[in-house]
Amino acid sequence: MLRELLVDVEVLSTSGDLSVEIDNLEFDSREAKPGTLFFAMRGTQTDGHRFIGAAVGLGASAVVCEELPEELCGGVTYVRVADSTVALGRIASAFYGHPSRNLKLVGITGTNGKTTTATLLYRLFRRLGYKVGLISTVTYCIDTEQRESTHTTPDGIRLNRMMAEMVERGCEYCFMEVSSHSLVQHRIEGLSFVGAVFSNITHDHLDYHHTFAEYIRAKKMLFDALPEGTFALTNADDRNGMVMVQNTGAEVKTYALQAFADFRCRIVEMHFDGMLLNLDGSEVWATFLGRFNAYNLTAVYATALLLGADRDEVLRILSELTSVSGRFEYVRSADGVTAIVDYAHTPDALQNVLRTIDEIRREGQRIYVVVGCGGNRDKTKRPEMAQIAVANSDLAILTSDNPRMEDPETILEDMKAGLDPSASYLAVTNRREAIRTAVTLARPGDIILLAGKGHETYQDIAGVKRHFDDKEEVSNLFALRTKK
Ligand SMILES: CC(=O)N[C@H]1[C@@H](OP(=O)(O)OP(=O)(O)OC[C@H]2O[C@@H](n3ccc(=O)[nH]c3=O)[C@H](O)[C@@H]2O)O[C@H](CO)[C@@H](O)[C@@H]1O[C@H](C)C(=O)N[C@@H](C)C(=O)N[C@H](CCC(=O)O)C(=O)O
Ligand SMILES: Nc1ncnc2c1ncn2[C@@H]1O[C@H](COP(=O)(O)OP(=O)(O)OP(=O)(O)O)[C@@H](O)[C@H]1O
Ligand SMILES: N[C@H](CCC[C@H](N)C(=O)O)C(=O)O
Ligand SMILES: [Mg+2]
Repeated sequence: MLRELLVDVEVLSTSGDLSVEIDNLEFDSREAKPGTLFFAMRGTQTDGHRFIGAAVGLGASAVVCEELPEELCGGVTYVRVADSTVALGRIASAFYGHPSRNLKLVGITGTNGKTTTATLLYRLFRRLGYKVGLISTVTYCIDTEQRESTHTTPDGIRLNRMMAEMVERGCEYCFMEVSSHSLVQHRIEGLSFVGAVFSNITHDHLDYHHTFAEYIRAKKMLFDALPEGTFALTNADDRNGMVMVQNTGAEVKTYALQAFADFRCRIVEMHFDGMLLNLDGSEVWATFLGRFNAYNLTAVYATALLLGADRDEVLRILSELTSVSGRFEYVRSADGVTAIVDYAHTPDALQNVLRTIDEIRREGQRIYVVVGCGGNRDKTKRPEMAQIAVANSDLAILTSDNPRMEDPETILEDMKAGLDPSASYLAVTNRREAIRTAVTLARPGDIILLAGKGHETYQDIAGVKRHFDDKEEVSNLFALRTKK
């Protein structure tokens, strides 16, 4: 009954029968039907309040809104609230029986490293013998069942629905990425976390958040909302690591490679096939590469210990974990060219990955990088990423990522604006051709970084998503290479 769903919601006014039965929640009017509670949400493209009539027309039984429509429809219940997005999170949580309270839910936020950290935690806890849920950019997992991921952090209705399924299937833990968009849009409102993790914050999404200060404020919302009895694990080496946790009610814990911290890591050695880490005095071989992955692994280790896992077991399993889809994944040609497929789509990530490749390459091995920038996303990343690509490789091939609704040539022009007139690089708009160019130029021993699309299996051009997979593209070209 609607009244029971409103217990945690600040209701400003109501009209109609609050004892109406609700068996479906929707924020898209097109999905409404009898028994639906429709949420009118103010979005970035339009205002859901314009579609209240449409939802009611399709039979919606009740409406949550910030402003009542001029004409109320008899037989429909209207609930006015200050913020529909906040109400949605709380109502969805109540509708699905507060599933997050029955899970040990950990949120992971930061510009880079969320998917890697969340996925490794999911795998680690499964190896420790638990049933686990995962909500990530790459996939959603309800124990072993995988669902297609559409958002890094989906809306409150789907989040609670999936968490209810996790509880039903006996999951004890859930690790989820918390994007800055989801924080501002209150997608995680009403969820109960046992802890949260901060990876780092660097340049991204300024199209949406406008300023870096606003972007920091968005990420910080996750920690501000944590109550006493939970943990807030932060990266003490990040310039904003302590800012994140300065107003939290949670117990603050830190991890670092440089600063003094509760959980400490040092890279002892790094090779092409892995690195030797020292985690709080214990040496652990990891199959991952790069300083950035040492941070991710330390965050995983620290989170596991904060959740009460056995340290020896955690260290043993850490050494057996392997790379996450599209994150520093290797493809090798029979004649000795290495391609690395990586999701680096921010300046910081690209810089880190190229530096790591530079550290592990042997003399004479050349680095080619194929990189583009997404359309309808932060434009200010473009010149920075082109500059980093050119400065840290032997040859940068600038290309398209997901142009979405933008002209690919305009995106390329924005990238080139970051380059010195004397810079040498290639620009090949078609990504398939760009990859082909790199593979044609590479000699045995050389390394090709395919950056930006990682696990993605599509390319979005003019709003149409066509199958495209960097790993598949390069594997096919490598196969032809060996036939020559
Ligand atoms: C910019 C953004 O974040 N948009 C999200 C937002 O939609 P919106 O605000 O644009 O919605 P809108 O189109 O203005 O519509 C407003 C309301 O009217 C409703 N409507 C609209 C039309 C109609 O006929 N009837 C109707 O009821 C809509 O359902 C909506 O409730 O709310 C929707 C529901 O939750 C999201 O699906 C949508 O994500 C879009 C697709 C998206 O691309 N989001 C990306 C940027 C995103 O969220 N990314 C982050 C990760 C970023 C990272 O890498 O860190 C993520 O968490 O995935
Ligand atoms: N801790 C880290 N610090 C900096 N860069 C990282 C870190 N971890 C991963 N990266 C780089 O960022 C890319 C994306 O990593 P990952 O998918 O784990 O991040 P994410 O935060 O989930 O990104 P998104 O916001 O797009 O979901 C990787 O492919 C790698 O290049
Ligand atoms: N979640 C990120 C992914 C970017 C990946 C890159 N391939 C692109 O399309 O820009 C975003 O939506 O900004
Ligand atoms: Mg992610």
